[in-house]
Amino acid sequence: MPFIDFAHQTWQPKPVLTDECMKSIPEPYRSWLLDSGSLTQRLKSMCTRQFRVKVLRHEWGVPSRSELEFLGCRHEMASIREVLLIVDDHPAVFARSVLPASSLTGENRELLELGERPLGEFLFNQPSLKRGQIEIDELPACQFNLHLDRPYKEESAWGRRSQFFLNGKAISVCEVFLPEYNPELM
Ligand SMILES: C=C(O[C@@H]1C=C(C(=O)O)C=C[C@H]1O)C(=O)O
Repeated sequence: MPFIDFAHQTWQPKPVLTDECMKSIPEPYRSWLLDSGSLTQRLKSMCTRQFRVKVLRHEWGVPSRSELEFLGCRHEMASIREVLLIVDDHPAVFARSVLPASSLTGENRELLELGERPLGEFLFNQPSLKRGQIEIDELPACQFNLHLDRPYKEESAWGRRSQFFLNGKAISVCEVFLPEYNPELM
């Protein structure tokens, strides 16, 4: 069972990344999923025409139990943001970010006003930003079909879930590379 099953909101914690786990991730995804920098910046560097964020939803909701555990939060509401990162008209990444209410204080409240501005452009300009735990897994790509023009069938997608700490407050960012987009071949 992958750690991400958006259709059923069942998220399974993954073991801490071991060398063996990392070796099992196929290239080119390994290099991208283990990159500690901004995914937005790296995707933009691959663009020949346009990079854009398609916001699918950004609203208050109840995170899954696994998300709350990953964030070290008790039961609380969060601002949940789901987007597609579109590279030269290709949906490249599905991302789901969970911003717990208790983390949205002070300057962090700017996260509520992102609109189509990439989350990474805000995060990686914050001096206080720290990365925490990361989980990586392979999961069925078909669970993203409702957001896409072309349906995936049996294809799998590689994704990661990252903890970020902004002014000491935790948020989680889950990013899944959609099989249609191979960052090294586009
Ligand atoms: C965290 C980053 O922000 C990216 C942009 C996102 C958004 O706009 O919602 C979500 C996940 C990321 O792929 C990043 O660029 O590394």
